[in-house]
Amino acid sequence: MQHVSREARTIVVGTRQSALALTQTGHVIEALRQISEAHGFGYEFEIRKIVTKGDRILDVTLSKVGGKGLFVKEIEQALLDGEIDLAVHSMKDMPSELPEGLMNGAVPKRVDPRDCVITRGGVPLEELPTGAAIGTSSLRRASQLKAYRPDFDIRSIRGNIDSRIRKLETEGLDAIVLATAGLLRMGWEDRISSPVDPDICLPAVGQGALGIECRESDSGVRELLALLDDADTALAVAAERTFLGALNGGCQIPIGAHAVITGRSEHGSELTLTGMVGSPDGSTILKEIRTGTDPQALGLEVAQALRAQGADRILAELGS
Ligand SMILES: NCc1[nH]cc(CCC(=O)O)c1CC(=O)O
Repeated sequence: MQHVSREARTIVVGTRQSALALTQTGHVIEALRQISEAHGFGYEFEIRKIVTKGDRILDVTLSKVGGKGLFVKEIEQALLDGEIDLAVHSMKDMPSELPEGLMNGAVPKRVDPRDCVITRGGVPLEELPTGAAIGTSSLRRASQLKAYRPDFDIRSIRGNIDSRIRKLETEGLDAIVLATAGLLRMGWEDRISSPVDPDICLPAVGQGALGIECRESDSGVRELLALLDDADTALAVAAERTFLGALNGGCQIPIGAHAVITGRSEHGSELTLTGMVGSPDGSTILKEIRTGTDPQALGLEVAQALRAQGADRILAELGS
């Protein structure tokens, strides 16, 4: 163990005030506290809650208010202004381009990236009755679930995880679909009826991963964050995010991607990336799978392959 004396300082951690954001920020601070102690950084941590536009507009489907960056803009401004020193984001809510002067300082190890269903009475997805009402506000989930079961009646629901779970009862739904990761982090995994196979519903880019944003100029925080970075997750997420960026995708289009490490060689880790673009009604689902060692090249290659298959038409129809 290496003990280096550093300037003791209190690191201010910005977070949204949703239960999920507070919980995952708490987990990250706990991990950073341990690293700080083990390496003799002598850092203290303090939480600052920030209300974002996405938190204020809860009654409109996100895709209609221009979802991109809706949950991060105010937080990034606070970072740039020096009001906070780092911010924990769900990777899938992070825009693919960060503002000048900010960077992603760490990508901690990813948890389960899959979607899951919570069904009334716990029935498995494949046993849901004809015409079952499924709650989700994600175009990606809606598109893929319609492709899987055209009879499903997709209903838009929004809100925090707990309010979406309540809507299963209060809005008479048969099932809701949400990210396994959110439930895991809240300690609510016992509510999950079953995971949804990525072959049925490819997850969102970055789902299950966190990103920790900091100032490029803050070497102290960067040094600390580097010790929390998980190289495999960072590679996978880089491939998925390059793919998303190459298709100009926000959450206004049904788009999904998932990368996994499928091998190791002297050239580094080998990644396999699956990318998907669908029409909102699920009548078209385009998918491509490629393997490679360079995450950026791989992301671009899968995006290119999807364009060649006709993804451009879907994107153009959706005005992206
Ligand atoms: N869309 C909102 C959102 N952003 C991050 C998560 C939690 C999962 C994660 O960190 O990937 C969720 C909830 C959900 O999609 O059900």
